[in-house]
Amino acid sequence: MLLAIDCGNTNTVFAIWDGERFLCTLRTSTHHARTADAYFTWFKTLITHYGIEPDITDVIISSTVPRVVFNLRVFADRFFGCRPLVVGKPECLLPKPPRVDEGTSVGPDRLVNAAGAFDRHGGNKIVVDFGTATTFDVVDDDGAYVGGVIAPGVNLSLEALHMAAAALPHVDIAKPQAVIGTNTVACMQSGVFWGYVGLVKEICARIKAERDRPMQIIATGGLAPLFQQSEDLFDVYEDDLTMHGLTVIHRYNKENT
Ligand SMILES: Nc1ncnc2c1ncn2[C@@H]1O[C@H](COP(=O)(O)OP(=O)(O)O)[C@@H](O)[C@H]1O
Ligand SMILES: CC(C)(COP(=O)(O)O)[C@@H](O)C(=O)NCCC(=O)O
Ligand SMILES: [K+]
Repeated sequence: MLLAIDCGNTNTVFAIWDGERFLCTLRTSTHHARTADAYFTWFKTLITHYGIEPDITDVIISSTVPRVVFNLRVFADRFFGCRPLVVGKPECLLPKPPRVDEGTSVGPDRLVNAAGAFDRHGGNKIVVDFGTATTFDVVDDDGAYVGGVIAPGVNLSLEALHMAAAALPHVDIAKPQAVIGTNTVACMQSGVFWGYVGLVKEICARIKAERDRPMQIIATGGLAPLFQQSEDLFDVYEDDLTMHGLTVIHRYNKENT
């Protein structure tokens, strides 16, 4: 069985794949100082709680935080006796290499999203991933990642207002009732929510114009449903797209090494 680990700048998600379906998905906050033993204690407690006794033979990791990979490698080695595949490292093959500027390193989560989207839906896709940052990943007709857009994340934008302006409180994102806010919180939510609706529409329209072809838009990440329910921004929403991409890359490596 495969343990797929998607480590973002805010949260790290573990999912166990039995070859046909995910048996469970576990989420913890990302901390580079968390040790292999701490990961295992947490992992073991939760799988016991869910009554799962997985036989983990393989581990694949995508991490946007390079420092956490060391402890995750030790975790895989010590508790499952395996050397993990780490997306972005030379020994981890990709179904299609990215076509980007020489010497640039693409976020592994974006390569994984491209692989997952192409496997499920084919080429000419835009993946919008609502994480710490909001990324737009452009997938060519052959499945290659060909670039995209990085915008500040929804919560990061709200947090930036709070951090920089003395009178602005910490606010959680929500869809405001109206565009014109009549209190500070409503004004902030409106700026970020409707600003984001505009950002997503404009960036997707410009990507399509630049590519000069129709492209499906696939959304993923925790905050995607908030936007999906109110505006017709995306064609598809899939919360497990990154995890699916990890299984695709793992399978590709099994078949080609
Ligand atoms: N279901 C959700 N509802 C509200 N906020 C969420 C949800 N899921 C994630 N978030 C928030 O969205 C931001 C990005 O989280 P996440 O998608 O886990 O990012 P990353 O992949 O970069 O670690 C964080 O601020 C997190 O607290
Ligand atoms: C853009 C990101 C910070 C998004 O990370 P996340 O929000 O998922 O934590 C990450 O993909 C990254 O560090 N990228 C490297 C630069 C690039 O993709 O071009
Ligand atoms: K992201």
